[in-house]
Amino acid sequence: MADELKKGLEGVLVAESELSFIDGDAGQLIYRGYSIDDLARQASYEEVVYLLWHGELPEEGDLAEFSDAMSTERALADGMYDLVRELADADEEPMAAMRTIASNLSAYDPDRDADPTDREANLRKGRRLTAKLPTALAAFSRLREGDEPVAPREDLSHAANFLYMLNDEEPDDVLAETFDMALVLHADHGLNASTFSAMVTASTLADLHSAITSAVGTLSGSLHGGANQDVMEMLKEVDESGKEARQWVDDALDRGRRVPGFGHRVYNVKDPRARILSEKSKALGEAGDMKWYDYSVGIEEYLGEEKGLAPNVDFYSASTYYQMGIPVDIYTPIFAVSRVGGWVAHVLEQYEDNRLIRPRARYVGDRDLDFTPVEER
Ligand SMILES: CC(=O)SCCNC(=O)CCNC(=O)[C@H](O)C(C)(C)COP(=O)(O)OP(=O)(O)OC[C@H]1O[C@@H](n2cnc3c(N)ncnc32)[C@H](O)[C@@H]1OP(=O)(O)O
Ligand SMILES: O=C([O-])CC(=O)C(=O)O
Repeated sequence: MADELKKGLEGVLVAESELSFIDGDAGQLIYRGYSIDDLARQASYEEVVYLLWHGELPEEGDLAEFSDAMSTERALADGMYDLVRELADADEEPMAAMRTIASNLSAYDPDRDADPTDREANLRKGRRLTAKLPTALAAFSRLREGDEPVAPREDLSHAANFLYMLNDEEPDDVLAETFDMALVLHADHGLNASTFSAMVTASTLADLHSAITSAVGTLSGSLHGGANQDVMEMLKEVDESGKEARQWVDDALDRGRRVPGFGHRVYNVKDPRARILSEKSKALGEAGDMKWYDYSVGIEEYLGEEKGLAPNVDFYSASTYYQMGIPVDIYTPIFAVSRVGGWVAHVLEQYEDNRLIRPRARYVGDRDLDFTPVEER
């Protein structure tokens, strides 16, 4: 048993967690006991972050206090703006910029010298990271386009303020609610790869900023959060090809392509988050142009019938964000802006019951080779 190899750690239990539960056969996701459907439709992102960090839904006063405390942390230090400007001038890839930003926020954090496992200090650090990452992302995105950053507003919700900082325009209710729902849907998801990397980092008793920086790097890959950008690029390819979506995806599979936004390590059916996001994508299409939703449905139907593959969260977030006018290459950074809430919650759990995470590999290399000095090789 001890020598059984589980490539990709599939199905391996490595921790106990009270944060999120996924039933991959039923297509069910819950955060701390509450179904994702209820949370997505009725709770704000701030409420969900409170739930994840504190273990229960906030009462009205608690929520107001928590939201206020987070909104007062939105502004960035001048040094952070300089860094963001430098990254934009260097045309840094957005997720690489996010990784650098997450790391650098530590330099300005008043709790940076606290014991790494100090829960109260970590809640404050987590609040600052969650509040400031959207500000930095919006500034980065604008600076790349030659526009100046827009200062955060404390009177707007987390979701509405991000769209305001991105576009220099207050979003309407539909946009703000859609974005808030997307943030709720992306906030946590068990021991996904980026969360696990945050836990591995925390398990060495490295600090929260190190754990979050690891997580951002891990989220960026195309098998994980990076897939949402790939989905939109695929939908644009479909559009430009002039082919039916079904035909396009059939040809792509023939060429050996993996279809971004499909398949999942845990779900054997449609991801419940994709179900909710597809409704949003459709509603935005009905108010504008249905083609992005229609291409998506065509691909979903084809892959379901021919390959038994179902969409994951990244599939319908792409057409939703596109129809909201969000630049395609910040879709994955937006995932990080939401998931930071979940990463912080898992790191807090890890510190509370820590043991160094250190699996092992089966050695399949050579043994007992004779060493030859370099000049004789
Ligand atoms: C937020 C998130 O991270 S959600 C996931 C986002 N990532 C993506 O959407 C990228 C596309 N999807 C994938 O690459 C995979 O489904 C993953 C990485 C998500 C899951 O990977 P795993 O659990 O390791 O499954 P694995 O890669 O072994 O795939 C199992 C089988 O399904 C096939 N398959 C899985 N996903 C896809 C896909 N998107 N397109 C085509 N075939 C696929 C594989 O080719 C494989 O078939 P085989 O056994 O005949 O070789
Ligand atoms: O759980 C996973 O492996 C990937 C995922 O859907 C997420 O992180 O939201």
